[in-house]
Amino acid sequence: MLTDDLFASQPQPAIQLQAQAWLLPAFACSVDQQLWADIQTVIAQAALRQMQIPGGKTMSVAMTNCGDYGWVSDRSGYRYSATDPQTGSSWPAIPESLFDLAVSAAKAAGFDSFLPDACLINRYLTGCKMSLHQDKDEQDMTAPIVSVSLGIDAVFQLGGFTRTGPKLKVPLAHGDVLVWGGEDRLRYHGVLTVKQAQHPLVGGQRINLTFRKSN
Ligand SMILES: O=C(O)CCC(=O)C(=O)O
Ligand SMILES: [Fe+2]
Repeated sequence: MLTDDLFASQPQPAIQLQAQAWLLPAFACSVDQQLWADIQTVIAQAALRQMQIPGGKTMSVAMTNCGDYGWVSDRSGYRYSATDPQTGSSWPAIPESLFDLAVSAAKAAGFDSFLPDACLINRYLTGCKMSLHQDKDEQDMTAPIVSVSLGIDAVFQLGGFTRTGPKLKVPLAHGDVLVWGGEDRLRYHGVLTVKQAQHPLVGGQRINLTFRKSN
Protein backbone atom coordinates (compact mmCIF):
# COMPACT_ATOMS: atom_id res chain seq x y z
CA MET A 1 0.00 0.00 0.00
CA LEU A 2 1.21 3.47 -0.82
CA THR A 3 0.84 4.73 2.76
CA ASP A 4 2.86 1.77 4.10
CA ASP A 5 5.64 2.46 1.60
CA LEU A 6 5.75 6.12 2.50
CA PHE A 7 5.88 5.28 6.17
CA ALA A 8 8.54 2.61 5.76
CA SER A 9 10.83 4.85 3.75
CA GLN A 10 10.91 7.65 6.31
CA PRO A 11 14.47 8.02 7.58
CA GLN A 12 14.65 7.04 11.23
CA PRO A 13 17.30 8.17 13.69
CA ALA A 14 20.20 5.82 14.35
CA ILE A 15 20.29 4.23 17.80
CA GLN A 16 23.68 3.97 19.47
CA LEU A 17 24.04 0.60 21.23
CA GLN A 18 27.70 0.89 22.17
CA ALA A 19 30.52 3.38 21.41
CA GLN A 20 30.85 1.99 17.87
CA ALA A 21 27.77 -0.21 17.52
CA TRP A 22 24.67 1.23 15.89
CA LEU A 23 21.16 0.12 15.04
CA LEU A 24 19.83 1.79 11.89
CA PRO A 25 16.08 1.09 12.07
CA ALA A 26 14.38 0.39 8.72
CA PHE A 27 17.52 1.56 6.87
CA ALA A 28 17.03 -1.04 4.11
CA CYS A 29 13.24 -0.71 3.73
CA SER A 30 13.25 1.67 0.78
CA VAL A 31 15.25 -0.82 -1.34
CA ASP A 32 13.85 -4.08 0.04
CA GLN A 33 12.24 -5.34 -3.17
CA GLN A 34 15.43 -4.91 -5.19
CA LEU A 35 17.49 -6.53 -2.40
CA TRP A 36 15.16 -9.52 -2.21
CA ALA A 37 15.14 -10.02 -6.00
CA ASP A 38 18.96 -9.87 -6.10
CA ILE A 39 19.32 -12.22 -3.11
CA GLN A 40 17.12 -14.78 -4.85
CA THR A 41 19.32 -14.55 -7.96
CA VAL A 42 22.42 -15.23 -5.84
CA ILE A 43 20.73 -18.19 -4.13
CA ALA A 44 19.80 -19.66 -7.53
CA GLN A 45 23.54 -19.70 -8.42
CA ALA A 46 24.99 -20.67 -5.05
CA ALA A 47 22.44 -22.71 -3.12
CA LEU A 48 21.71 -22.28 0.58
CA ARG A 49 23.16 -25.14 2.60
CA GLN A 50 23.47 -26.10 6.24
CA MET A 51 27.17 -26.30 7.03
CA GLN A 52 28.90 -28.49 9.59
CA ILE A 53 30.99 -27.08 12.39
CA PRO A 54 34.29 -28.57 13.57
CA GLY A 55 32.66 -30.79 16.24
CA GLY A 56 30.58 -32.40 13.47
CA LYS A 57 27.25 -30.77 14.34
CA THR A 58 25.17 -29.14 11.61
CA MET A 59 24.15 -25.49 11.96
CA SER A 60 20.40 -24.76 11.97
CA VAL A 61 20.91 -21.65 9.82
CA ALA A 62 21.36 -22.31 6.08
CA MET A 63 24.03 -20.20 4.38
CA THR A 64 25.50 -19.11 1.09
CA ASN A 65 27.73 -16.24 -0.03
CA CYS A 66 28.38 -13.65 -2.65
CA GLY A 67 31.56 -11.63 -3.13
CA ASP A 68 35.25 -12.32 -3.79
CA TYR A 69 35.28 -14.53 -0.71
CA GLY A 70 32.68 -16.54 1.17
CA TRP A 71 32.65 -17.77 4.75
CA VAL A 72 32.54 -21.55 4.93
CA SER A 73 32.64 -24.11 7.69
CA ASP A 74 33.18 -27.86 7.73
CA ARG A 75 34.58 -30.46 10.10
CA SER A 76 38.09 -29.04 9.62
CA GLY A 77 37.21 -25.48 10.67
CA TYR A 78 36.04 -22.05 9.55
CA ARG A 79 37.65 -20.08 6.74
CA TYR A 80 37.07 -17.72 3.82
CA SER A 81 37.09 -19.39 0.42
CA ALA A 82 37.20 -17.80 -3.05
CA THR A 83 35.13 -20.69 -4.38
CA ASP A 84 31.93 -22.45 -3.39
CA PRO A 85 33.01 -25.88 -2.10
CA GLN A 86 29.74 -27.34 -3.40
CA THR A 87 30.37 -26.39 -7.04
CA GLY A 88 34.06 -25.42 -7.23
CA SER A 89 32.97 -22.12 -8.89
CA SER A 90 33.58 -18.56 -7.74
CA TRP A 91 30.82 -17.10 -5.58
CA PRO A 92 28.42 -14.77 -7.43
CA ALA A 93 29.46 -11.11 -7.31
CA ILE A 94 27.85 -8.93 -4.65
CA PRO A 95 24.87 -7.34 -6.46
CA GLU A 96 25.07 -3.56 -6.70
CA SER A 97 21.94 -3.05 -4.57
CA LEU A 98 23.51 -5.02 -1.70
CA PHE A 99 26.93 -3.42 -2.03
CA ASP A 100 25.57 0.14 -2.11
CA LEU A 101 23.38 -0.52 0.92
CA ALA A 102 26.31 -1.90 2.93
CA VAL A 103 28.56 1.04 2.07
CA SER A 104 25.91 3.63 2.93
CA ALA A 105 24.97 1.90 6.20
CA ALA A 106 28.63 1.81 7.25
CA LYS A 107 28.88 5.54 6.42
CA ALA A 108 25.77 6.30 8.47
CA ALA A 109 27.49 4.62 11.44
CA GLY A 110 30.72 6.60 10.99
CA PHE A 111 32.76 4.08 8.95
CA ASP A 112 33.58 6.07 5.84
CA SER A 113 35.62 3.77 3.65
CA PHE A 114 34.02 0.35 4.02
CA LEU A 115 34.57 -1.83 0.95
CA PRO A 116 33.20 -5.30 1.69
CA ASP A 117 34.65 -8.26 -0.21
CA ALA A 118 32.36 -10.86 1.38
CA CYS A 119 28.63 -11.12 1.98
CA LEU A 120 27.33 -14.07 3.95
CA ILE A 121 23.63 -14.81 3.41
CA ASN A 122 22.00 -16.50 6.42
CA ARG A 123 18.52 -18.05 6.25
CA TYR A 124 16.61 -18.64 9.49
CA LEU A 125 13.46 -20.74 9.34
CA THR A 126 11.25 -21.12 12.43
CA GLY A 127 13.31 -22.64 15.24
CA CYS A 128 16.71 -21.60 13.87
CA LYS A 129 19.19 -19.73 16.04
CA MET A 130 22.81 -18.64 16.02
CA SER A 131 24.81 -19.26 19.17
CA LEU A 132 26.95 -16.58 20.76
CA HIS A 133 30.20 -16.08 18.81
CA GLN A 134 32.77 -13.50 17.73
CA ASP A 135 33.40 -12.67 14.06
CA LYS A 136 37.15 -13.20 14.03
CA ASP A 137 37.99 -15.05 10.81
CA GLU A 138 38.68 -11.77 8.96
CA GLN A 139 42.18 -10.41 8.39
CA ASP A 140 41.24 -6.74 8.63
CA MET A 141 39.78 -5.95 12.04
CA THR A 142 39.63 -2.20 11.30
CA ALA A 143 36.64 -2.74 8.98
CA PRO A 144 33.19 -2.93 10.57
CA ILE A 145 30.51 -5.61 10.21
CA VAL A 146 27.31 -4.53 8.46
CA SER A 147 24.38 -6.84 9.15
CA VAL A 148 21.02 -6.47 7.36
CA SER A 149 17.78 -8.14 8.52
CA LEU A 150 14.99 -9.01 6.09
CA GLY A 151 11.79 -10.96 6.60
CA ILE A 152 10.44 -12.12 9.94
CA ASP A 153 11.54 -10.67 13.29
CA ALA A 154 14.38 -11.90 15.46
CA VAL A 155 16.14 -10.94 18.67
CA PHE A 156 19.84 -10.19 18.35
CA GLN A 157 22.05 -10.43 21.41
CA LEU A 158 25.00 -8.08 21.72
CA GLY A 159 27.36 -9.10 24.50
CA GLY A 160 30.81 -8.17 25.70
CA PHE A 161 34.27 -9.47 24.97
CA THR A 162 33.84 -12.75 26.78
CA ARG A 163 31.05 -15.27 26.44
CA THR A 164 29.63 -14.45 29.86
CA GLY A 165 28.31 -11.17 31.21
CA PRO A 166 25.42 -8.89 30.31
CA LYS A 167 23.93 -8.96 26.83
CA LEU A 168 21.82 -6.34 25.15
CA LYS A 169 18.70 -7.84 23.54
CA VAL A 170 18.06 -6.00 20.28
CA PRO A 171 14.75 -6.77 18.53
CA LEU A 172 15.30 -6.72 14.76
CA ALA A 173 12.58 -6.20 12.16
CA HIS A 174 12.54 -6.26 8.36
CA GLY A 175 14.91 -3.62 6.99
CA ASP A 176 16.85 -3.01 10.19
CA VAL A 177 20.62 -2.74 9.85
CA LEU A 178 23.24 -3.22 12.56
CA VAL A 179 26.77 -1.88 12.21
CA TRP A 180 29.53 -2.64 14.67
CA GLY A 181 33.26 -1.97 14.44
CA GLY A 182 36.22 -0.23 16.00
CA GLU A 183 36.48 -0.99 19.70
CA ASP A 184 33.26 -3.04 19.47
CA ARG A 185 34.34 -5.17 16.51
CA LEU A 186 34.97 -8.31 18.56
CA ARG A 187 31.89 -8.27 20.77
CA TYR A 188 30.18 -11.62 21.21
CA HIS A 189 26.80 -11.77 19.50
CA GLY A 190 24.11 -14.22 18.44
CA VAL A 191 20.47 -14.63 17.46
CA LEU A 192 17.80 -16.18 19.71
CA THR A 193 15.53 -18.91 18.36
CA VAL A 194 13.32 -17.44 15.63
CA LYS A 195 9.58 -17.74 16.20
CA GLN A 196 7.08 -18.65 13.50
CA ALA A 197 5.77 -15.66 11.54
CA GLN A 198 5.08 -14.51 8.00
CA HIS A 199 6.47 -11.51 6.19
CA PRO A 200 4.60 -10.13 3.15
CA LEU A 201 7.73 -9.89 0.95
CA VAL A 202 10.07 -12.61 2.25
CA GLY A 203 7.58 -15.21 3.60
CA GLY A 204 8.09 -17.40 6.67
CA GLN A 205 11.81 -16.85 7.05
CA ARG A 206 14.43 -14.37 8.16
CA ILE A 207 17.23 -13.51 5.77
CA ASN A 208 20.34 -11.88 7.20
CA LEU A 209 23.11 -10.37 5.10
CA THR A 210 26.45 -9.96 6.83
CA PHE A 211 28.98 -7.82 4.94
CA ARG A 212 32.64 -8.01 5.85
CA LYS A 213 36.11 -7.12 4.65
CA SER A 214 37.59 -10.60 4.89
CA ASN A 215 40.98 -10.17 3.22
O1 LIG B 1 21.77 -13.23 11.72
C1 LIG B 1 22.29 -12.31 12.35
O2 LIG B 1 21.68 -11.30 12.67
C2 LIG B 1 23.74 -12.42 12.78
C3 LIG B 1 24.59 -13.26 11.88
C4 LIG B 1 25.99 -13.40 12.39
O3 LIG B 1 26.32 -13.06 13.48
C5 LIG B 1 27.01 -13.98 11.51
O4 LIG B 1 26.68 -14.41 10.39
O5 LIG B 1 28.18 -14.03 11.92
FE1 LIG C 1 28.51 -13.02 13.65
